[in-house]
Amino acid sequence: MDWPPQSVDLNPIEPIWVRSFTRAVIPQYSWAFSLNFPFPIQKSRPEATFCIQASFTLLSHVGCSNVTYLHRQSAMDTWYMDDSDEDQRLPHKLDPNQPVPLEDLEKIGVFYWRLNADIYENDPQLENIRKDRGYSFMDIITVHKDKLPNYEEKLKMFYEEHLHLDEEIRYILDGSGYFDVRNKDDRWIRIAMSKGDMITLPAGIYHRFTMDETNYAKAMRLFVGEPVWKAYNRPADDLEIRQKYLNSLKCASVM
Ligand SMILES: CSCCC(=O)/C(O)=C/O
Ligand SMILES: [Fe+2]
Ligand code: NI
Repeated sequence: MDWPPQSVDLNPIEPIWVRSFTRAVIPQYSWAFSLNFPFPIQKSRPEATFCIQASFTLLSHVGCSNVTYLHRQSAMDTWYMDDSDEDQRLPHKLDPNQPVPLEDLEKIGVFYWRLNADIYENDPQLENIRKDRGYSFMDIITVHKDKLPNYEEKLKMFYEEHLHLDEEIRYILDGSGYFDVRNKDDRWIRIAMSKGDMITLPAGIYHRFTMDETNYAKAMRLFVGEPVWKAYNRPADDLEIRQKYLNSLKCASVM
């Protein structure tokens, strides 16, 4: 089967059928189908065609594998941020705290794994993820004032709200930090990342990164093919990738 498929004939498709078919024939995609196609696909819902295409686009960015998804866990700490201008390195939780479930992050295309960072140099689980999702490039960045050239300047860049034309994949090998992502309603969600946390942010999502109060993070950066680090600061709404990303979200809202 081509991935993503070029066309999908909606007429005979019912959701139960879609799920049974994918479980039987392409089981590695059934989880994704369950997530993305819980709504009845009917002839009377023309938006479904568009949604299916958008979902395939999103899924082809995030990848799908029964091997890698087996290792997803819901341990990551995430919450809606307050609006205060205090030090960005503080947690910025609301009072009372409003945690964000992992499923809500998945709905905006953010995916997470928990790995054993002590064995990252020879970790079969990491190898599976890399092979499965085509992460051919890998390097390591240490974000610390004594290790990273132009440290202050880089921190400013990381914290400027931006998007990329490709997926951003980071695996924290040591230390910790916060990734902030915008949800569908443009609210900031803060994702606390520490040793062993791996995350992918979809192309086109507005996000930023900041150190936390430990001021130290060592991270693996992964990429499909030659890395492109270029960041497009907000506003970047005219970029095609932004529109594609927004379309993939609209899909979730008609489900
Ligand atoms: C811990 S990795 C540093 C942050 C980064 O690389 C990035 O691209 C943020 O958007
Ligand atoms: Fe980035
Ligand atoms: Ni980024």
